[in-house]
Amino acid sequence: MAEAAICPIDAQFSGEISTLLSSPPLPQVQEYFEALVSERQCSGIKVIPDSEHGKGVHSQFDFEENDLVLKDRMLVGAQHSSNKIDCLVCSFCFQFIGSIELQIGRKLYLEELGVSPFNECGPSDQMECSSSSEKINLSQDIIQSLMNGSLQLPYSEKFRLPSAVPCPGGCKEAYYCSKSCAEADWDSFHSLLCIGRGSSALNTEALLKFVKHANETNDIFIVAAKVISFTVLRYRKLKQQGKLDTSKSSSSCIFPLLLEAWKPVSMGFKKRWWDCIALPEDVDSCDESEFRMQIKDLAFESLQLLKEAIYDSECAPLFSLDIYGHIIGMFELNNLDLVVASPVEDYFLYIDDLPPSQKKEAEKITKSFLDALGDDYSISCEGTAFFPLQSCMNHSCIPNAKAFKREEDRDGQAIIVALRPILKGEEITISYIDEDLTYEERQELLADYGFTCKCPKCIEERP
Ligand SMILES: C[S@@+](CC[C@H](N)C(=O)[O-])C[C@H]1O[C@@H](n2cnc3c(N)ncnc32)[C@H](O)[C@@H]1O
Repeated sequence: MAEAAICPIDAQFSGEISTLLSSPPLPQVQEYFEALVSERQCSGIKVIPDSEHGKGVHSQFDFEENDLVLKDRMLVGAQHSSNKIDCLVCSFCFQFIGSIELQIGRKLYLEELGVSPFNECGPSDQMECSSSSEKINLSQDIIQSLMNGSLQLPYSEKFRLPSAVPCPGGCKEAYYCSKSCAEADWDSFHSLLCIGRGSSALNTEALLKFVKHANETNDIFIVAAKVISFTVLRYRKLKQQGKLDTSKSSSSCIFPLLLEAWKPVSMGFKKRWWDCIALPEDVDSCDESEFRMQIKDLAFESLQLLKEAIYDSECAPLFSLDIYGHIIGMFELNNLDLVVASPVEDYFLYIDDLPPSQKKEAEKITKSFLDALGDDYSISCEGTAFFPLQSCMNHSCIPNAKAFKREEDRDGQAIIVALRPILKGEEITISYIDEDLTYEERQELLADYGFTCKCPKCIEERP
């Protein structure tokens, strides 16, 4: 436990770290969110700072019930490691890729191999995975023919998916729906976190150790690493564009550039992870401080592995425990899930809805696959993401909006719809918790977010 107390970067760069963690000036916040709202083309909302709840989202015109209030692109996100066995999605926009056959074949193949999340296979290296398998239901040949495209399932052409584009760095871990997503991910995050030949990481062996540690402990570290990679890469781009003031000494001209690169992350509400993480039910309150120290040690352990893999001395403050803890805390407090529904579920529902004679014919082929998949046939893509606009929404136990994916929302964007008519100027709120719980249960859950709810429902139900 003594380890976490000693993080030399925290001591050496304490001034820079506190600047990075302080709230950006109000005009900068306003300018940033105005630009974001215009980029997202969601002119119906405005982010307004208020003294009571910090920032909040307010309506700019009247919304009807079920109206789309906001469609928000993530700043950074990742699929859960354990979910990677179930679905193959674009590593940048998170839509499903390949084909219905590949999605089904890959899942059955990996399940049969008993592959753990720490040892995944993409579409093209499946043949190279050593097979120790015992068959469960279907023969290897049938599963292989699904994956290599020689077996086409009936009606699957109605559910076409984009072909899987491999990572340009050659890692066989990340796949994309298009060349443009591959390039965008490479430029924004992946070039520094890729374990392939083209990686610009310092040490890909260390990177593998970092990922293994995250998979075995908490995959929130992977999203935190993406935030750091995003900032380092932005810093390098700004430097390349010549935005360095060469008339100043090197450290004083580097830091403003790092601050600029960090700007999108600086806008997120955050606290240190070990201070804001909810106490698990099986931890006694008298052991709370011990638990929080263990969480801090775990973050420290992960950070050391990441540092070995991608450290950049010009961005040193980013590799402090304080910054790492705040980045993870940002995900903890914003609680923003990444969910994309599976087209495999749609496919089997389509087969089930066919007229009886066509259904009988199709099921001669599809039934064995559905049986082999079992209850897991409809697993969605799931992960964690930070959505900059959605994360400005405050909570209410009687919210006027909610996060809701519609039929057409098949990628990693966040969708907020109105639950009832919202008048121009009203604050738009969502519920962070199950609002049907009792007053006491709600307050207990909201305490993890660091506030006591004073919405009209809580005021009315307060004992
Ligand atoms: C996801 S952020 C919401 C945006 C935040 N207000 C900001 O300034 O960025 C969650 C945090 O906002 C504050 N918050 C949200 N809803 C609140 C409410 N109903 N009452 C008081 N504080 C609230 C809490 O500090 C909470 O941890």
